[in-house]
Amino acid sequence: MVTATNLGYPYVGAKRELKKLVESFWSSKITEQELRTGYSKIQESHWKLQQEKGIQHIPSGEYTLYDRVLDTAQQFGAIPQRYQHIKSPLEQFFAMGRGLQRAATATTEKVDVPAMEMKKWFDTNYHFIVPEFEADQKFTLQNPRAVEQFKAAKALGIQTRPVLVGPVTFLHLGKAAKGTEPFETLSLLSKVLPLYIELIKQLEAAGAEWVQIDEPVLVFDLDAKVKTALEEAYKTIKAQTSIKVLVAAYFGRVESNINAVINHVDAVHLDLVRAPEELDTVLPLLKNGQVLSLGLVDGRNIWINNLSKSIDLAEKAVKALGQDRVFIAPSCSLAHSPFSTTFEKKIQAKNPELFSWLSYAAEKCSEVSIIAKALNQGRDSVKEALAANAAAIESRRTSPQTKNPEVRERVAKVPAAAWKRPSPFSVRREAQVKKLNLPLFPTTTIGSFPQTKDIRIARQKYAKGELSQADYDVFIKAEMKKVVEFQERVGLDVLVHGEPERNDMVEHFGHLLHGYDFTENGWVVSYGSRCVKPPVIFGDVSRRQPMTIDEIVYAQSLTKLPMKGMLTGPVTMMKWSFVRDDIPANELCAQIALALRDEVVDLETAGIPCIQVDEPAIREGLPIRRADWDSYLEWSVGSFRLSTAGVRNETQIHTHMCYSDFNDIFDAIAALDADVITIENSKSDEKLLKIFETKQYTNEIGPGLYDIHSPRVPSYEEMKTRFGDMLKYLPEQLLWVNPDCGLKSRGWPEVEAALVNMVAVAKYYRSLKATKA
Ligand code: MET
Ligand SMILES: [Zn+2]
Repeated sequence: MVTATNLGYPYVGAKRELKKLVESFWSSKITEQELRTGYSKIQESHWKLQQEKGIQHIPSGEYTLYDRVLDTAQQFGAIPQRYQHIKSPLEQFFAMGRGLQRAATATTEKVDVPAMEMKKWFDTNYHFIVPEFEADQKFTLQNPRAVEQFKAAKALGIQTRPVLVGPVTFLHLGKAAKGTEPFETLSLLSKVLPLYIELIKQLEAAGAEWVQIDEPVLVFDLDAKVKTALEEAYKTIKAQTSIKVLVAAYFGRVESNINAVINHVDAVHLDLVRAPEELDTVLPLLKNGQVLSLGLVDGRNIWINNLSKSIDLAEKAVKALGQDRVFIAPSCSLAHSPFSTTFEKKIQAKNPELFSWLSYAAEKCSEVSIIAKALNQGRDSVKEALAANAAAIESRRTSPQTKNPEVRERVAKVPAAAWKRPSPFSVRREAQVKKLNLPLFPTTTIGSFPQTKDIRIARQKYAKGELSQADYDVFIKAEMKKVVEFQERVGLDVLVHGEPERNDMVEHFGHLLHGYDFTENGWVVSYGSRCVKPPVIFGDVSRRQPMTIDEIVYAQSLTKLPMKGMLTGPVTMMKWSFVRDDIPANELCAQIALALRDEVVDLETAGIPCIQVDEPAIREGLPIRRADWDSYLEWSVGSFRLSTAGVRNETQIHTHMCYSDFNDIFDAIAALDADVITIENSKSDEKLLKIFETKQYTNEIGPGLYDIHSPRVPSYEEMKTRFGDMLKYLPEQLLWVNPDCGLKSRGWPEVEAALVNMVAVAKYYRSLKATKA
């Protein structure tokens, strides 16, 4: 029998129940016991749901109250020293995840610890907590979640497949404890393995037949050390346990990494959505009853599966291995997709066609079981489901909603010259200097100003229809006026309108473009209890109408100083959305770029001298495998240029990125050919500036002078020193003075204090030059 399996479920719940539960606990509205009961209920209902959907291997143990890598660290006793004094395990767990500040009480001491570091989980938008290890780390096994959750499910009569974060992924993603010398974390493998084995034995004793061990590191470019570690880990587990081990790779290609584990496990899971070609390469490697788990249903997206195609692919596996040696599965854990389309009533009513193309986690489980059933009992046994699926696939393929012939033609016929500004930077610079007449070390901000409660309330009222368009416009204008006056008072040189009309830099533009829609409950976890609801790009993208002209022109009318138009770049518009998978990414990106290009040109025509196109997501979009970088960078950088190259020499194009480690993509960033780039720098001067010792950046640049992510006001002296450092690395004519990101999450008093100091720093350095001259 072909088995219908799942690798993980969206633990946060259909309507973010777990988030609400956890946050109620944080704010002391419920007790730890209530939290645990609520959590169990959520798991229970999700297990039952998967059972109803026909999943035979239901995962357990992958649920978490904050992050499952953090769970893994805590259960193995990898607790950094600074948290060890917190006695309650749950309090300690949350303290590591999100920090803890608590005054002393009669019975407890004062606690003030920051959170551990967070990093992106492979190429998803999820952030995990980076484990910390000491070189002489001692591991202990404490209340393993997998055993607890397996038993809980069993008590309900549900046989689950426990899931563990694999030992090599766990160690490889970790780092040396804060304040200790870096060391090879994989060297701890022999210490942690015995505890993995103990844990697996506990699972065996509890009645588990299979264990799923997630080793997504298998899709990285791995050096020999890591491969050896993988080999050692799975050899040892095989030798010392009798449970059946499924090792799961996902998010990309395993390539030759598979050789490290293939001989030591009972089953491997492959991501055949990302790497369908690997079915052919891995099939011949399997022997002695080994099982192949086929990741056929995309766990990273929201689109229906092409069932007949998947069945074709699975048939190939069944032919080679026989039914008993094939599992059907989503490509990765479904924790990265939203819960169920049942809760998308609005789209269902408004756009039933689009609704018929959507598939969230619950529906993906059904897709998995339909595929399995088709293989076990023949396609006829699922005739109706297949017919409905084929109809939906066909409607998606042919729907006028997804295709705009004009857009297609325009993308196909972009003239070569449109990908590049007409003149080189040196020529443009001369024209811009003349036009803008800026002082040395010009000051500016990244775009947004504090999004106060008033602004949020007004926007909500407007969205609900409680505030008329006219009243809302008046409100937004007043906000812009406040921001412009403020900037003039503080003495900034290039002003912004403050973005009061934008709730989110991607969603705002999504509403103004064709091809986008918005869900009610398409939530996915970003980190901890924080969830995001990405817009959906389902069709060809084009502008509905000019998107920002009214606001920016109004803001410019209030001042003689140059106003900076503010747009979100094509790559970021894609990366922070659920993206259609029926046309290539580069084509979609070019569509968005062309829509933005029209806006950029309209801003110029309307007299706006500077235009910023933000691309904070270019770096996070980098493919996992280095071999794929070049082609990605080519089209992403190309799209940025396409969006900005339609303007005259004297129009100054800015871009902004919120990270400082751009060393490995320095050339691509230079190739954006923005006239000015503002970039995060505040957390690590060294890291960013060092590169300028060896590489030359020829355009203008504003490394963030202070960190906006904290309410702390940077002093004049501190920024003066920092700017002095920048001057050592970068030519003075190219340097700008600015914060490191938008100010929307800050309060007005701290923004004012910080910017006053920042402007004073710019003035101080200008005065030095004046004296010299
Ligand atoms: C995440 S980057 C943010 C850029 C945007 N212009 C802002 O200031 O908010
Ligand atoms: Zn930023």
